[in-house]
Amino acid sequence: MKKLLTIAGSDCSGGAGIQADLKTFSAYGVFGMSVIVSVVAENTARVISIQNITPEVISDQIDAIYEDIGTDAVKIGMLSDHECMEAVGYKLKQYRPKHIVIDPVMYAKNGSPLMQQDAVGTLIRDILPFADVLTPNIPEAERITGITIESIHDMEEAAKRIADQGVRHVLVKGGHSLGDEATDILYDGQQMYYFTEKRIDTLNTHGTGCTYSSAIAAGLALTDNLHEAVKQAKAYVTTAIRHSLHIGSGPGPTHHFYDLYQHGLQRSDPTKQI
Ligand SMILES: Nc1ncnc2c1ncn2[C@@H]1O[C@H](COP(=O)(O)OP(=O)(O)OP(=O)(O)O)[C@@H](O)[C@H]1O
Ligand SMILES: Cc1ncc(CO)c(N)n1
Repeated sequence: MKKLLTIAGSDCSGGAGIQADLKTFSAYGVFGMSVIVSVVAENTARVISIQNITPEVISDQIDAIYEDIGTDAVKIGMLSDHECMEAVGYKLKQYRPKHIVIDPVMYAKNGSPLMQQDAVGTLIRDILPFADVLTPNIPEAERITGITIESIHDMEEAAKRIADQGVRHVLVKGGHSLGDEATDILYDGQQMYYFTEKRIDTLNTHGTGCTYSSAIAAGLALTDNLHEAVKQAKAYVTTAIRHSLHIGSGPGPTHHFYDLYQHGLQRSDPTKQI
C-alpha cells in the first residue's frame, strides 16, 4: 500500500485543502495522511478567518509521520506565512522524502488571499528547491516570476524562469486562461510537454489545484514516472470537474466518487503536442 502525505491547510467546506487531498488519495486507492498547517474557516464564497498551527505542532505532526509510518510521496499545499514555511522547510531537509509535489497556493478560487503577501520570497528561497514538481496556476506563476501571462508563450516563459530558480519540473496550469481548452505546460529544464483537455463550461472549480497536485503525488508514488502521473492526474481532475457540484453560492467543489480514478483512466489521452 502506497503511503501519501499532504502538508496543507484545512478547508472546512470540504472542497479544497486537506479535505480534497484526502478524497483524491482515497479515490487512487492509496493510504492518505495529513499534516495540518492552518485551519481555514472558508466556504465556496469567502474566507472568514485563518488560524495557523504553531511551528512546533507542525513539526511534531511531521515527526509523528516519519518516526513511524513514513511516506512514498508528499504533496504540499497552503503555507500561509514565513513561520509555517520555515517549519516545513526544516523538516523536509531533515527527512528528505521521495517525490515532493508543491502547489504554491496563494489565493482561493473566490480570490481570497491564503498566503501572506510578503512571504513569497521565503516560499521561493526555502520551499521551492524541495519540489520535484511545482504546480503554479497562472496568478501564482505571475507572482513568482513578475511577468504577466496572457498566452501559451507567456506560460512557457514563466515555466523557464521558475526552472531557472532551481525547480526541477514546473507545471504551469492553464485553468485561469481563456479559450476552449485547458492546457497545462510541463517543463523539465529542457523540453516543454503539453497536457490539454476541453475546457468544461462550469464555475464550479473550487479545489481543482489541490485535487490535481494530490493526484500527481499519488500517481508518482504508484508509477515513479512524472509524465504518466501528470497524464493520469489530468484525466482525474477533468473528470472531477465534470462531476463538480453546484453547491454553495460561490465556485462549487470538484467531486471525488469512489471509482473516479479508474473512470479517469478510461478517458482519452490528454497529452498533446502543440
Ligand atoms: N473549466 C475547466 N475545464 C477543464 N479543466 C479545467 C477547468 N478549470 C481548471 N481546469 C484544470 O484544472 C487543473 C487545475 O488548474 P487551476 O488553474 O484551476 O488550479 P488552481 O487555480 O490552483 O485551483 P484551486 O486554487 O481552486 O485549487 C488544471 O489541469 C486546469 O487545466
Ligand atoms: C485550505 C485551502 N487550501 C487551498 C485552497 C485553494 O483552492 C483553498 N481554497 N483552501
